[in-house]
Amino acid sequence: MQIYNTMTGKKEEFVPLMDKRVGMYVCGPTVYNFIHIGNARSFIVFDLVRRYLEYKGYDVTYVQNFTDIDDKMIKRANEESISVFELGERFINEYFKDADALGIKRATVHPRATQVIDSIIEFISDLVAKGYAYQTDDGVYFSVEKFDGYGKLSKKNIEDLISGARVDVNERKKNPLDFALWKAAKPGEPCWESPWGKGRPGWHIECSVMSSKYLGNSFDIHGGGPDLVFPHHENEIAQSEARNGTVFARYWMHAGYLNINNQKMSKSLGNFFTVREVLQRYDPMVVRFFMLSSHYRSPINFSFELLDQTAGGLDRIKNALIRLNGLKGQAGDTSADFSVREAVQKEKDRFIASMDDDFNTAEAISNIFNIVSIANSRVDEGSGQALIKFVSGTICELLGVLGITFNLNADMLDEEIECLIKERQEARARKDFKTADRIRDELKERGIILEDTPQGVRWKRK
Ligand SMILES: Nc1ncnc2c1ncn2[C@@H]1O[C@H](COP(=O)(O)OP(=O)(O)OP(=O)(O)O)[C@@H](O)[C@H]1O
Ligand SMILES: [Zn+2]
Repeated sequence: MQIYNTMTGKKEEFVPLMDKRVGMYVCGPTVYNFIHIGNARSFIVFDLVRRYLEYKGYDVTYVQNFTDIDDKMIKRANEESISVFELGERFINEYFKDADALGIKRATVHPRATQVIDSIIEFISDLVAKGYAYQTDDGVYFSVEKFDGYGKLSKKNIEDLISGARVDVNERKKNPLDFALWKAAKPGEPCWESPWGKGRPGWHIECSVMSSKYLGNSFDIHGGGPDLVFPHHENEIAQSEARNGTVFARYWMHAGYLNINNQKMSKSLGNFFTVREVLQRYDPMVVRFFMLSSHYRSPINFSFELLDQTAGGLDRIKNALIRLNGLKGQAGDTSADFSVREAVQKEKDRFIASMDDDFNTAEAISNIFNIVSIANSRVDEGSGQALIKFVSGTICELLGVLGITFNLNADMLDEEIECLIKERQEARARKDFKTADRIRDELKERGIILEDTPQGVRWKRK
């Protein structure tokens, strides 16, 4: 299996440190707000990597942190007149609601920065003792020049970085590239006691500490969003390798950007949609399927039109499964069954080959659609029961690898229908006819006919 390693800039054969076990760390959200769908992309991507490794039989220890103390957290907590701890608790819960809906499995451990302060202090003390860090009156800094190989992940040249660096007037560091490991407390800020006085940890150190705490000093895969390569991951490497004297993460994986109008979706630009608002209009599985329809390293240009198209594609798969589940079939094998089974098996093998090639989900999804086409054209009441089961089982298995699941119960509950009708009425009221039509079509496909009458909308089953 090949994985593209940002460190080497090429695809490499994946060989974990321990046979059949994988240690994986992914940088998690700063919990001061709802996540937007750009943030969700990288969580979905790494959830996919984890699921596929598990499908291949690896026992994956997956660690994803919550950054629950930093400037943004403090600012937002002050604005809301609550403590950073309350704020963190609230948005960790909100994160889980979104992530669960999107089929992102819970990590083996979700450590929080504020829960590992003792380990952070110990780690920084080791760096100070080894001469890699120094104390000033505003905290403790990592001395970038002391670490050979700074810039090796981002391929940045240290001299260029120094000449381009800007120093905040409040910082007392020796070199403009040095970064804070510990920040001395300012009045009114949450803080902890430490050998360097009251303060709080810097952002980068959290991930070095939490990864080694749960995965050891050297582990297999480190993942994160595209903008984390520099400086965050570069700094994690410097801290960890300086302290531990061993290779930190062996494979570095970075997801691509989710753009909107060809510009990065981001909170500061204000061009974002939260997961919560998108899920009011779309099935979470449509959002997940959309994210996986492109290669994880390619940029995605988000639009609601593309989500609509994705919804149509997913419906095609769902309808094929509903039809297959409704077939009775023949008791024994029929003569045509063998070649159909062979064609489906070939697509399944291709799916696995696509996924083995640096998680090429775009290709893997086309393999699923090929199986759907085979099912639609070559599996019917004349097919053997075993074949019907094999075809629908294969589609479900491969969708499961991507974390896509559906409720195939064709009989919708009355409440579910009423709820969708209400959603359609709301869409019409705000003149969003596309959504209104999509809901009507979705209901129609599931056997529900809508009638607009002067008294309101009536519905009946076909
Ligand atoms: N448009 C995007 N596409 C893919 N990943 C993203 C995108 N925006 C943010 N991320 C990832 O989400 C995580 C959290 O990012 P962050 O909180 O900085 O979001 P942001 O919207 O970029 O915020 P800001 O604009 O305030 O920097 C990071 O790992 C980042 O790489
Ligand atoms: Zn990190």
